[in-house]
Amino acid sequence: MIKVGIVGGTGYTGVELLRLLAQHPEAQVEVITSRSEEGVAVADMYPNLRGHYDLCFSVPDVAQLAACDVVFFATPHGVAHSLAGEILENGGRVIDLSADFRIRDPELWAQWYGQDHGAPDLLNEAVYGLPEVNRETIRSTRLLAVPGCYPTAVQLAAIPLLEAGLIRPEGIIADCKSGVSGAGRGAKVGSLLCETSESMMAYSVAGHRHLPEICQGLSDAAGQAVDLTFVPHLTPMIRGIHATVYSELKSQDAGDLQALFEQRYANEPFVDVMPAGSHPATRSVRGVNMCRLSVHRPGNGNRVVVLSVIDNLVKGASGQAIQNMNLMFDLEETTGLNQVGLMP
Ligand SMILES: NC(=O)C1=CN([C@@H]2O[C@H](COP(=O)(O)OP(=O)(O)OC[C@H]3O[C@@H](n4cnc5c(N)ncnc54)[C@H](OP(=O)(O)O)[C@@H]3O)[C@@H](O)[C@H]2O)C=CC1
Ligand SMILES: CC(=O)N[C@@H](CCC(=O)OP(=O)(O)O)C(=O)O
Repeated sequence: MIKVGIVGGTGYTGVELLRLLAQHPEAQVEVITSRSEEGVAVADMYPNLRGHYDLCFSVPDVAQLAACDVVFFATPHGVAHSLAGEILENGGRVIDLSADFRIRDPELWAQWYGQDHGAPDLLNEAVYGLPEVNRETIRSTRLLAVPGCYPTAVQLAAIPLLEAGLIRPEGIIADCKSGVSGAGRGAKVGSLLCETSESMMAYSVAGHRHLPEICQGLSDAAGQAVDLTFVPHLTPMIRGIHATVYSELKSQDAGDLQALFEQRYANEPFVDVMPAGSHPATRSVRGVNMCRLSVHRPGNGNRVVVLSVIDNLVKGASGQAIQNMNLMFDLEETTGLNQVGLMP
């Protein structure tokens, strides 16, 4: 059994880790932290976990965490910077759901996150955990950065086209919608029912912190700098990301894009390329570690439109984190992640 510690167990990604790990046959949660809920039983706070956990929240203690085989950080940015080093020094492995180790350039990170990078010396060994791109390096790392939710949906949509060199690297547009759980569990006026229901709004159009992360991944796939316009929207749903990614073909002679996507993801257990003409719905991925995609070539055929849906808390966070854990511990990649989506 893999002994698991979770820092930040009361947030939405933390409780999603608990839900998924409750049915993982090779992992056992030993430590779960919260500073504000110290001593409270996990199952009292989250009744969906009754009968699955006999654990209480405790304040983060490095010695306790370092005794685990792997520690997940489901915390705001900056927390893993301060604790990951000590856990690694004590022989543990770290899977960080925050953005602390996603961006390779510490100065770029500081520019977008408004604070100095707290652990630049660890960046060399951090691996970006998008298994569809980095599977082999993920297997051997001890410090894993789980991609962000928007970055997962957008990169999986655009990477096949960029790798094949079929689209222009400039002028790519990612028009994205997120459910409100993406904003976390902390109380904020903008997350209130009266603010979010029966309404939809764009935000951070001038620049969202996921922009440099997405550009880093897309530029790697293209082998050259990519220019992206990324516009996120808040939508009246709880879970889900819907990304519509527009790009321009270099030539009308682009071949069969449906076949390109099907071949690129043929061996990927968590990417489902839907039949030509499909429109994937966020509902179809609720609660599951899956990205559903469809590729379209509307109008005069110069433009490609890729639709991509994920559950922000699963393939966009905790499910992808467990997928990475499976790879890091030489388990079957799909272990504990075979849930079927909810309908309706
Ligand atoms: N929500 C989403 O859809 C996604 C979120 N993420 C990322 O995952 C991380 C967690 O997100 P989410 O679950 O939404 O966040 P929440 O705000 O819902 O939860 C944050 C958790 O971190 C703990 N925490 C806060 N500050 C500290 C600290 N200084 N030291 C230790 N623990 C702390 C909190 O507990 P306490 O204060 O009691 O200790 C709480 O359990 C974030 O970095 C987020 O960006 C990534 C992808 C998707
Ligand atoms: C709806 C909403 O507020 N979404 C968050 C993104 C989700 C998140 O927490 O970001 P990471 O994936 O980087 O961890 C935002 O726009 O900041």
